Order: sequence, then C-alpha cells, then structure tokens
Amino acid sequence: MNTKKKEILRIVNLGLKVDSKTVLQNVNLYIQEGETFALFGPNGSGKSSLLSAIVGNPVYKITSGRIIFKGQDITSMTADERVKLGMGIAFQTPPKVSGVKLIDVLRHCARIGGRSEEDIYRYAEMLKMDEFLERSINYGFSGGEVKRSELLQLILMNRDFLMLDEPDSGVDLENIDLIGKTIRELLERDKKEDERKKSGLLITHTGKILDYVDADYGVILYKGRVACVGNPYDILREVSKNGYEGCINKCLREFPNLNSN
Ligand SMILES: Nc1ncnc2c1ncn2[C@@H]1O[C@H](COP(=O)(O)OP(=O)(O)OP(=O)(O)O)[C@@H](O)[C@H]1O
Repeated sequence: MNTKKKEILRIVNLGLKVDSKTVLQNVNLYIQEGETFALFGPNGSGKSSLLSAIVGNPVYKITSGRIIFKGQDITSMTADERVKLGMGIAFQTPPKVSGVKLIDVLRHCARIGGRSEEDIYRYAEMLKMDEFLERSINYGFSGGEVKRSELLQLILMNRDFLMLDEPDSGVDLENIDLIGKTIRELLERDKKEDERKKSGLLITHTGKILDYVDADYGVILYKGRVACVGNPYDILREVSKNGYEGCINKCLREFPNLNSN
C-alpha cells in the first residue's frame, strides 16, 4: 500500500511587503493532505498577512520566494484562480458591504462548491444564520455572527484546503461548541489519519479551537519569521508559561537548524 501523503501547500523562502513595510521574511511551510496546522504568534507578527498572501490578496506584495499549491506554482495567480484550485479562507474581519445580502454571497459560494439551494438553507440553519440571510453581509453582525457567517461561506465553497483566521475569537461558550464541532467535521478530524483529504491552517491566540480540532502541528510566527514548529499543545503550554520568547528559545535549543534553509 502506498502511504505517501500528497503535498498540499509548500511555501519556500517567502518574503512579503505591505505598503513599504516588510511583514514576512524567509518563511517556509509544508502542509500535506489531511494535515491541520495551528498558527500562533503575537499581535502584528504576520499571521493574517501570510494567509492573505496564500489566498492571493494583491495588497500583499511578494518580494521573494514561491507558493506551491498541489504541485503548481501559484505565486502569480489571482485569488479566483487559487480558489478554483481548492483553497478557501474565513477572514478575521471580513468587509461589511451595505446592499449585498448574505444570501447572495452564499449562492455564489454554493456555485463554487457545487452545493444546492437546499444546502444553503440546511447549513444556514445548522449554524444559526437562517435569520440573517436577507441582511447586508456583516452589517451590524456581532463578532460571533461574523464568525458563523464566514464558516457558512466556507462550508458552501466545499474546498479542500481551509484557512481560518481566529475562528474562536469573540465567540461565546455555546457558539464555540458549534463552531468548533463544525470545523472539526470540515477538516475530517474524526476520520482515520490516512483517510483525511482536507487540510487546514488555523490562526488562534487562545488555542480554544484546539479543544475541538486536534491540529497536527503548531507554528509560531515571530516578527515575520517562522520561529518554532512543534506539537501545538506543547507550544500553547510553553507560551502560556514562559511567553513567546521563552517558547522560541526552547524550540531553538531543541531544533537549532530550524531557520537554516
Ligand atoms: N493592509 C495593511 N496595510 C498596512 N499595514 C498592514 C496591512 N496588513 C498588515 N499590516 C501590518 O503588517 C503587520 C502584520 O500584520 P498581521 O495582521 O499580519 O499580523 P497578525 O499576526 O495577524 O496580528 P494579530 O494577531 O493582531 O491579528 C502589522 O504591523 C500590520 O500593521
């Protein structure tokens, strides 16, 4: 039996600028089919910028390196082309658009994902968003409602590489259960390891989402660089105890060649 996993995402020596500010330097990341990564790091360390670069937001200018997705160099591709290849993203703070109803955006997502009108209503009910369908997207939505709306769009898009930017922030205790279990299912975490086809990259500060989604690896971004890769639960514990620098120093003692390419 061939047990070799397929490569999903390979980021090689990525450098990134926004305006004239360098936000990422020499970032390397390798994700295989079925794997879920948790991305940690202090505020402003470049986590959301990395996700924006992967999905092809043109505001973020790639200054060096390459992004390979499912074996194809996507560094110069548009966001639409990348989504067609199979990636999807739930943003931390998506735009509010007056006059564009949530249902219209969901129909667009469902077309991308080959989902039916019936699916839209079924998943909207599941995520308790059925009463929001006729409202302008994100307009006056609470923090938790924005998260459920983003997740609903992601489900309907039916992609196989999912990026979620802080899906657990600002979510109350009841809704974190709903969101956590939904993401767990989306990333097929209940399937056997070698049967999982979905891969993920989740940004989290508190690690709350990791009570539901048993990520395979944790990565710390620090000052725009990958500073530590390891067990996500060990990283969380170490950061809580000794802060980011303490955790990174420990990681470097254990893996002194982490940043040599
Ligand atoms: N569109 C933008 N315009 C100007 N500066 C930006 C933009 N996006 C990101 N930055 C800057 O890039 C740096 C990294 O920001 P980013 O949002 O990626 O950090 P983060 O690690 O996701 O932070 P947080 O945990 O606070 O969400 C910050 O200094 C931020 O101010």
